[in-house]
Amino acid sequence: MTIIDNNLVQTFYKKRKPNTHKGDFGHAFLIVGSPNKMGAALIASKACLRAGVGLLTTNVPKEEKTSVTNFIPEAMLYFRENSIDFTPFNAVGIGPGLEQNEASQKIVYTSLLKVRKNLVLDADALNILAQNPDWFSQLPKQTILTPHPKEFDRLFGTHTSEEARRETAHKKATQWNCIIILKGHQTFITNGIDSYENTTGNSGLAKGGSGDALTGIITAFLAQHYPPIHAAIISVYLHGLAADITLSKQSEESMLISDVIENLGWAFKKIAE
Ligand SMILES: NC(=O)C1=CN([C@@H]2O[C@H](COP(=O)(O)OP(=O)(O)OC[C@H]3O[C@@H](n4cnc5c(N)ncnc54)[C@H](OP(=O)(O)O)[C@@H]3O)[C@@H](O)[C@H]2O)[C@@H](O)CC1
Ligand SMILES: Nc1ncnc2c1ncn2[C@@H]1O[C@H](COP(=O)(O)OP(=O)(O)O)[C@@H](O)[C@H]1O
Ligand SMILES: [Mg+2]
Repeated sequence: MTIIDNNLVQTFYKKRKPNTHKGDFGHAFLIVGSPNKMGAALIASKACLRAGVGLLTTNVPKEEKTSVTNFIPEAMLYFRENSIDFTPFNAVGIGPGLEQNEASQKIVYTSLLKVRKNLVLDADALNILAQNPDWFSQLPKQTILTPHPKEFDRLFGTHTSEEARRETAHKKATQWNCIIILKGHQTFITNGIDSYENTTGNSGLAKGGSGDALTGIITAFLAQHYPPIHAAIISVYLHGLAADITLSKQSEESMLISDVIENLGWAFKKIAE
């Protein structure tokens, strides 16, 4: 097991060069949000942009467009009703706040077939996968799954300890050629060959929306052409580090994921030192 710390992340972090343009940093696509869960869409989108992506398009229900344009003018929109052409996108993140209705099921299945690389599945996309276990064989290689323990058990059966979940994660990552990020205190990451344990983060992250932000961050790093395992490691590390930095002005109780997203900049500065 490898510990995720500053030294590890610095071995592959790519500092932005001066002579670059937005095309160098990729185009991310997030399929997120539903009428009652637009917060998840906004959090994931904001975090994605703060993690350095060149362009972001957010897929939301048409009637929710003003919440995105008002809160995040940097994001472009793609309405849920339209069939999706994935060709412009370098990375796709699906699930935060999506709901599990029939339309969402169709979107997840179509994405598995059409997105051939750089895919992240979280939240309702994982719950939908859990209801359709035969879809595992359709996962694009190195798809990143980001379950918390309850989502993990929906996917792979009930476990009674974290250790048992980690063992299953290792096996399933090998079986399906995917990357599993088992979230929690000391998040565990495995690609079925190597395993990693995170050292950043605090209980201020134990609040709705923290995982939605992580999904946006991972999608941003995939779009920036990081290999999926590096995207997983650096995202989990920075997300936790930004939360630790937030403790200088907030407590674990008062911290909001919006504060953490604002502090991603300080976290980047720390790894660039
Ligand atoms: N502002 C918005 O729009 C927001 C929208 N959101 C969106 O809502 C959707 C539903 O997502 P969700 O994760 O809240 O629901 P669900 O899968 O039932 O899991 C919850 C249960 O899992 C457990 N659990 C979790 N972590 C654990 C741990 N570390 N260790 C152990 N157990 C743990 C815990 O279970 P308990 O212990 O209570 O039995 C907890 O009650 C999803 O689309 C998401 O994106 C949210 O992000 C909130 C902000
Ligand atoms: N006590 C904790 N210490 C460190 N990180 C935590 C802690 N509690 C939660 N987190 C992190 O917060 C995130 C929670 O994700 P998730 O449960 O999916 O939230 P949500 O779905 O509400 O956005 C994960 O990245 C997890 O590792
Ligand atoms: Mg979640």
